[in-house]
Amino acid sequence: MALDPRLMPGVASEMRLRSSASTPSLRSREGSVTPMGRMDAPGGNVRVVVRVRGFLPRETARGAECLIEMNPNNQATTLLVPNDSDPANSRSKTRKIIEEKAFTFDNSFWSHDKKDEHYAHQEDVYNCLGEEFLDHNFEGYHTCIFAYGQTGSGKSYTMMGTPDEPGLIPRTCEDLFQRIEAAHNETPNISYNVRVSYFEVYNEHVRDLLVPVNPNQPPYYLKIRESPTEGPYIKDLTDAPVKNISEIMRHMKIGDASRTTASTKMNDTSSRSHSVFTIMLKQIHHDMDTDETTERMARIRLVDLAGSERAKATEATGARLREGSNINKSLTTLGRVIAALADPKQQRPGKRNKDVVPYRDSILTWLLKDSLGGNSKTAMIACIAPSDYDETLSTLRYADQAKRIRTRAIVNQDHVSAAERDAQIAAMAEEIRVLQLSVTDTRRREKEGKEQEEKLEEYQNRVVTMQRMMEERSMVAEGKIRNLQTENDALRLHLKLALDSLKNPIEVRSARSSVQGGSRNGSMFPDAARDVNKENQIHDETDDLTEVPEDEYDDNDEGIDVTAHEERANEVQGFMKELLSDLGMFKKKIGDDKARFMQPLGERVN
Ligand SMILES: Nc1ncnc2c1ncn2[C@@H]1O[C@H](COP(=O)(O)OP(=O)(O)OP(=O)(O)O)[C@@H](O)[C@H]1O
Repeated sequence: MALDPRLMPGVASEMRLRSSASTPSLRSREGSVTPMGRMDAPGGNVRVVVRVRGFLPRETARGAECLIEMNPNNQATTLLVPNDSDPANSRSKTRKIIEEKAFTFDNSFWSHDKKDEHYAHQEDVYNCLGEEFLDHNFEGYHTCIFAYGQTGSGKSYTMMGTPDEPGLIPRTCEDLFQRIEAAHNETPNISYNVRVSYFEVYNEHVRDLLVPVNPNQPPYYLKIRESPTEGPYIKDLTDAPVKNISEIMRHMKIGDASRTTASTKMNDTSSRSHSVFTIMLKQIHHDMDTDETTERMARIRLVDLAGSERAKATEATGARLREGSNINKSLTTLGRVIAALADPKQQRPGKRNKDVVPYRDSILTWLLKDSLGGNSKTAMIACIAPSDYDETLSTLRYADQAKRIRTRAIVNQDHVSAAERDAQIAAMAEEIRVLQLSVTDTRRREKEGKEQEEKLEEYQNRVVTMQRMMEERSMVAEGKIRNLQTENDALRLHLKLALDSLKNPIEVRSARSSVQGGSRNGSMFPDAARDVNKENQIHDETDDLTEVPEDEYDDNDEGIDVTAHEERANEVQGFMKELLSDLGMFKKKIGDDKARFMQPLGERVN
């Protein structure tokens, strides 16, 4: 069956070729592409075009002059030296050398003066660039078109445009579905699958523009992941299937309305973020004669970068200033990536030091890695304002450098025979079965896990209660121990005193002998005898341990009855020994209790 060469060119001739792509993915990848894919797709340079816009009312008001000249024959763009009258260019006057600069690009779009016969309308830009890139997509190439330039230079106008003057994005969508519809009539054995996503990078965060914003909730940012085969990608980004032009336009409008914009001095509706609109086009051709399937996959990336800006010119403060600084930071990284990729050393085959390209230094360059230096046909639209020497020179230099970047675009295509397809389907079915089993298993374990969790919680609560009880009990026990120790100390002291008094008894003399032997201590010390009596009296009253019976005193004895006292002392000592041994046992018991109460809770529970 004949195919429209614009739709799947080369399909018929490539039918005999086989892909080395591994199952289950049907897509060709770097290193596993068909030989024809390589032959069809030699590396190409980044296509660079420049577009100058007309004067804005504020520029007309200040009497700005146009500093741009474009030659429609050789596509040269010249930046002229400004005159002294325009205050916007006063800064450039401080430069040492200010001179005319000429650059040549793939296209120079003159959109400055509508009356000019060479004026480039939105349609012209699309016809010259967008249409050709869409051709590449149908051939199976990934493409990327990004608009770069200072704030207010016409990037959003070029990419999105206005309802009356639609830009590259709506025109690409429209053309895509027109071609698909035409193909349906011409070649019904090709089916098309189109999906769309739209995100913005704002302040180094990724936001899904196809998810409606809830004003009562903080913005939801997405995470970036990297797959070994697909490179960096955004996790959970909406990837909406679209069937016709109205569906894709609806998504485009929803996303566009969600973009972060603000009014600045340089632009009433300035994009404060980098936006990336992506269309994934999949073409599946099935040959009824050979029972072979050919799949082509193309990614169409359309990027509207936020504009570079000078804080002084925009007079931004607060949040605007922070946005501006983040915008400039990521654009500076983009500049460094472009510079690294444009470096001739980078192009050398077999170059080992590939990671010198600082893709990872900003979210934007990280996500556009493949488009900037990998598997993609890429174009840069450098948008310039007509009367800003410094900013325009910077943009043109950026663009000039980008011209030297070579990408390695390949046709993303796979051929699958009936047998291979059956094998792939069987492999996928098996994979799904294994996945289902694992999901069921995970669910079961999750359920069990929940029950276990509840049990554990209950156990933990019980442990805490037990712990508290133990602590209370050990506090009580400590109090008891302290009391017993005090009692013990008192008893020891008492015992010591008692033993001392037994071992060193106080001499007691009878009144009689005192009087008879008055010469010894009596008459000369009449108070002493009185004191001794008094002391004896106290002994009688207070200390029965030292009590000495009256009959133990001998009339003839001048001192105490030592034998009786010794017996008595031995008796008391025996009693005290018993008491001490009891106390020892008691102390040991308390010690054991204390050790038990003070033991760590875990040991006690186990
Ligand atoms: N080629 C053009 N023809 C007519 N008007 C244009 C053209 N280019 C830009 N404009 C107008 O200039 C103004 C600024 O353009 P635009 O918003 O596209 O700038 P920008 O580069 O996207 O700015 P920012 O980076 O701040 O978002 C808009 O009012 C837009 O309509």
